Amino acid sequence: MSASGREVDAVATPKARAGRAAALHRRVEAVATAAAGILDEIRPAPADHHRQYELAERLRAAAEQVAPGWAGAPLETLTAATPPGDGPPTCVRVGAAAPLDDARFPALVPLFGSGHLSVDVDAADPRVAGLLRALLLRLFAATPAGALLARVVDGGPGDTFAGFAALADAGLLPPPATDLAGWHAVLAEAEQWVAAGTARQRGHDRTLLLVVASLPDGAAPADLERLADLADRGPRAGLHLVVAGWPVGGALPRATPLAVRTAYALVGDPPAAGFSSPGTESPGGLNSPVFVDEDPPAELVTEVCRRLARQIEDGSRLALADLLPSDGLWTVGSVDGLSTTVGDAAGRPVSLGFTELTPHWLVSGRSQAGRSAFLTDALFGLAARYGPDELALYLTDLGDGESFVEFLQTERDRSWVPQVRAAGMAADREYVADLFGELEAEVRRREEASRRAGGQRYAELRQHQSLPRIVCVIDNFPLVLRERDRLATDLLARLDALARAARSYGIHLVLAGEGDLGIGGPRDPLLGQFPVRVALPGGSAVLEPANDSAAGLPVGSAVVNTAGGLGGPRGATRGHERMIRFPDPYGDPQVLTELRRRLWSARPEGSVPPVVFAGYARPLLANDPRHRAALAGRVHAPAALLGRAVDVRRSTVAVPLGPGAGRNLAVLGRDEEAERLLVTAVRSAAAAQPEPGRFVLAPLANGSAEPAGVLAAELAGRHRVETVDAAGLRAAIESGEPGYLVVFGSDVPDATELPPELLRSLLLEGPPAGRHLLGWWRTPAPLAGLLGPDGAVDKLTAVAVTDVPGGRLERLFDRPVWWEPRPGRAALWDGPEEQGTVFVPFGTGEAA
Ligand SMILES: Nc1ncnc2c1ncn2[C@@H]1O[C@H](COP(=O)(O)OP(=O)(O)OP(=O)(O)O)[C@@H](O)[C@H]1O
Repeated sequence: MSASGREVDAVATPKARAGRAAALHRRVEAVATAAAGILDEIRPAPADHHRQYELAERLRAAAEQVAPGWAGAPLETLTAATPPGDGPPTCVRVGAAAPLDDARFPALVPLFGSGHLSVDVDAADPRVAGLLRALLLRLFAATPAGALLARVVDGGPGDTFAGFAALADAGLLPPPATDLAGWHAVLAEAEQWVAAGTARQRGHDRTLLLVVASLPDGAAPADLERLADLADRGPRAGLHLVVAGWPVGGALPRATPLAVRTAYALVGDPPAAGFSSPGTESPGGLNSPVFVDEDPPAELVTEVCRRLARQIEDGSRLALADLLPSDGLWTVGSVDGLSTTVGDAAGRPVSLGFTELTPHWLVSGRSQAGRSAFLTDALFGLAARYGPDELALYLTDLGDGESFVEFLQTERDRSWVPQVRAAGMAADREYVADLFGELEAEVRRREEASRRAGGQRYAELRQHQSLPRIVCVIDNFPLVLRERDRLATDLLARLDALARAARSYGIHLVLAGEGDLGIGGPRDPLLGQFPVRVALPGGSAVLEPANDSAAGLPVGSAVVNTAGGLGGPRGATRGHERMIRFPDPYGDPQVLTELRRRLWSARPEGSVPPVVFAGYARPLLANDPRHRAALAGRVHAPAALLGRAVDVRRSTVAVPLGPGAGRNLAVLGRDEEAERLLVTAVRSAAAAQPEPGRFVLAPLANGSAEPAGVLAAELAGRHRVETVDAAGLRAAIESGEPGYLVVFGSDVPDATELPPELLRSLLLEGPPAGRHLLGWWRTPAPLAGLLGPDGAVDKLTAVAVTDVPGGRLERLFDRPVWWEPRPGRAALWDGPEEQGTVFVPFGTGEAA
């Protein structure tokens, strides 16, 4: 059977259990009748031993039928792996009846569904203590986890059932009542149980077992009357008693009495049917000494209890559905804030949200601590409550790999969560910079709207404008600050300003990652902008140093603190802090898929899918919207397309090749990427050229003849293409004829023989006359020499750089330049702006 199948079994549905209870009743009656019939045959004791053996054998076989496994098998044959039955056992074994020394059969007493057991000696007698432990073990082990609850009264030392401690955590067997107050509490609880009526009336079908190992000092006769009354009314309501030390005032109603003698015990008549046949004059009871079960092995008790506790825990594991609203999708407004259930604390749902007072969250946990799980729960909770008019989501993760895929379109499933505007996976820091730019712009728009409306606050603005709250999640945020360089410093300063300004305009940030997320020491005012802290396992660093409430958390739990991580007295109830459990949303992928589809189906008309940036992927020229438009003849301004920016909108990075001065492209880099960039630039410029044009290809660098040849063949269908050497290039430049001059290796010795003035004037004056230079340089010096020391680069050409670091570009640009080369990325400087645009160059490949 599958693991999940077992779980279902362990915590069965109420209907299934009710069915079992009915079956239990029927079986009890049948068993009592059958047992009475068989026992009739051994009373009076037949003289002949042979018949005794035969009867013992028949009784053994009958016992196997009515009390199989845990209910009736000898303890030494049972292991922790012995499976439970399908409900509380109707009969349970108390020991072995031995009419002859070597003719034995299990001594069973009826219990669940019919009656109780009373023992005349209490658990101070070690044999009784052992018997009670054996009984409790059998009953719990025989019953599916959760279907049996027990309460224990142990007025002696109170440790009779110490070995069953694991059941306490699972809520199946609380610590014993050892004094008068505890005893009265147990009586009251049992009375309540009975008062609530039958299982059906109670709305659940669990069975309560009350075990009295010994009465506490001071137990009054009135208490015993209450117990007798419970015994009388209990079975109908699913309450059963095992009472040791019940000699008092006659029989316990509906109980099978067990009398302990020196060497053995005697089992009296069960309540519904006696062992003796009607009309006989026997003293009643089982006419055979019974050797009561001995103490079960401690390890067996521990293992069984742990198994039950585990099953209870599994059975009570939360599911994503528990966090979702029960009254349908998108029923609440976000004017005053956002709120969702993020988990449960002691069985109660815990909400967390975003308001002006609790605007931003920090979520910390070590790797594999369930950070994505927690965020996924919270985001789906929000997306189920607030529609796209109320909530917009930006999801970013700087860590490697795919993230947030549950929210996004995939190749197989084109649905998406309609609140998600954009997602960045394996995102670069530049993506975060651009994201901040988008949010800053939105804050400015909202500030402006507020000003225009006479200083209205966000909630007032919402009365006449659609201004959804925005939640922006950045996972693995510490990677933004890993290098403490200019970009990091800049981003941190912008974060500070953004966090302050955004809170009043319904824009909220969730920063997640490991450790303290790197955003400052305890007294850093920036931290004050993040009053909500969620500490997952290993995430204590987002709490105050003295707050150790997240120490030792297991996966699937978190400390949620809304007071900036502030602790409080140990053990005290902290209103601002809760320890929660949250579900594993990946536990049932089907549920996520269905939820996404439901949200997607409810999307407003005209919704567009989120814009997704995946840092590990290569965009393709053939898929680029601008290139496609050019191929379709819808673009009439030629431009060289290089790739897609590392930004939220996935802008196409293009160098316009119009008639303005300096509309040329210099690609700089030693790697193949640089050469490919030149080829892509030419290919896309050719596609955007409305009329047939002239392309002069000069493959001067070693190895460039081949890519130039491929390019020439490709362009030849539509354009005039010439492939030339250095002399041919010079001639082409001097001819003054319009067209694109494409130079592979503009810094090879051949090319450097070209007079610099010739190239310079081409760069400067060519574009207005329809002549553009698209060249590839491998080192910066020759290019810097050509462009001159006076910072004129902006007037002469756009520059795309691959593997040359910023430090080596200063001479070229005549100003400090920040660029850290990395695989699969390039940067473009086009115009006087200091910062280049980081982009992912187009890859080579087929269109999707
Ligand atoms: N509530 C939960 N109960 C049990 N298991 C969980 C729970 N939440 C997550 N898990 C499991 O823990 C593992 C880690 O979860 P998750 O991917 O969310 O961690 P993470 O912290 O985001 O990891 P990383 O950032 O290192 O990728 C997964 O296998 C997930 O199924």
